[in-house]
Amino acid sequence: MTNHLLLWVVLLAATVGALTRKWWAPHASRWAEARQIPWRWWLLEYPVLTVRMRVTWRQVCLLNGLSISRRSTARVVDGVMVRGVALRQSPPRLGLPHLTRTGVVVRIRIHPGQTPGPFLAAAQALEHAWRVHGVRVTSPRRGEVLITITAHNTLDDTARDVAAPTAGPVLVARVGRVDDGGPWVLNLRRIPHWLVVGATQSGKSTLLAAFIRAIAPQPVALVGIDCKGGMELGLFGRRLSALATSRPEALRVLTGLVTEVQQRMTLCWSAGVRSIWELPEDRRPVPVVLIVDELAELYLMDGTREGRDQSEQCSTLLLRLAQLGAALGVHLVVAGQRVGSDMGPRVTALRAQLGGRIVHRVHDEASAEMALGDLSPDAVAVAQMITEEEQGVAVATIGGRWVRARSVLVTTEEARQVAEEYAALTPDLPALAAVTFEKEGGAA
Ligand SMILES: Nc1ncnc2c1ncn2[C@@H]1O[C@H](COP(=O)(O)OP(=O)(O)OP(=O)(O)O)[C@@H](O)[C@H]1O
Repeated sequence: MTNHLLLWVVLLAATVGALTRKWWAPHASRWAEARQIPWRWWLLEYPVLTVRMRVTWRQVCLLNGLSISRRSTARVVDGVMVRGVALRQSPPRLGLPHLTRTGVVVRIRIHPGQTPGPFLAAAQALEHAWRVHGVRVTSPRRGEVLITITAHNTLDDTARDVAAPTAGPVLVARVGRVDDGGPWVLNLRRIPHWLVVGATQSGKSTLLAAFIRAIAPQPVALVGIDCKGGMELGLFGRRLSALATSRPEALRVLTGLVTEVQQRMTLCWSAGVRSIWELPEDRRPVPVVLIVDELAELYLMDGTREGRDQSEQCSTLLLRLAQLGAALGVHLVVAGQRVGSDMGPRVTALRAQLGGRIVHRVHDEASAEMALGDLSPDAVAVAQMITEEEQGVAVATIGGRWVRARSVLVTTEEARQVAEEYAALTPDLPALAAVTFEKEGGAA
């Protein structure tokens, strides 16, 4: 009898559990995340911040034009419409701040007629009023503004993220950490091509190294173009299927890759599919990632006719790869100090094809505007605030929003180790057979 009762209780509990799973699953994951929150933060700093937010909210809204008057502020005086400032203004309702590992997230329901624009502009005022490291304003849902607060600078040290790379999902690479403490992941399956911009010594090559380090254990062909003599990508020589260290070599690599793309197109066409990912695994060609360190070297005009021809050919081939490559498993990660129309023909067309954007410290607004202006205009100002001390820190676009992130610092020794350890995984690309001799040199 007791056994039967026990069985019924267990069955009832399992049924109730299954039926209410939709309710408890998000809470469970929130609690799992909450366990990683340092006690000092949730016990001492969070309550203080919450009170400070409540106390200052009305005034911050008033000073930054975030409050509205519920009654009309226009009057007709002697037949003339006069508009004034209402004494009584109400700020939008501040939601309950939710704890995260590095700060809080708070939702705000904006008044009818308001847009997220003024909230974006007020981000810096909020940082000062609440005495926090960073405030990020986004609007994931209509009628709502989400304020993500980072209490302290979490990007001052990413060295402890240097764990041994593991073979995760293909074309998904963890390159560092974002400012809410989570991993910074470049997903080339979702965004096939990436543009990395930054002034000299801002951390572009380090980011490329972090990317290669993360993707090296995966079944992927890596091809490098490093016209600065192969100083950066040469360290990974043995893991690269080809490495071009000058513009004539780059031209051959690009021509080879376009041939590869054409062969893949024929393969897909004959199999009746639209992308290599629809092919059966045993017939699917290996994905290729072309990494270009310093785009400007490809476009450099040296005044000679030959130089101009090479530059034009490089730009045409790169653009072709960007246009056709995504479905055919050929991806681009292109780094440069700036990417503007003044560099040469088809540069802006290439930029439009590179959907993923990463901007390190830049010297001028124009450079940030070129890389982020068309996708995330509000991130342009944030990119310009990156200081010289913050090497490796960047603003990156991720899934329609932007984040501040920092790449893992990969040392020269580590780069060599990675190349050595995963050299056996380097696939041979027949279309690039003629340019593989450089990789021997790079590895030496
Ligand atoms: N994530 C990082 N964390 C700490 N330091 C970094 C990071 N990234 C880069 N640095 C430092 O910045 C220096 C310059 O980085 P890097 O060579 O990547 O810059 P770059 O933008 O490629 O410069 P250039 O255009 O002149 O080649 C590195 O030597 C390193 O000391």
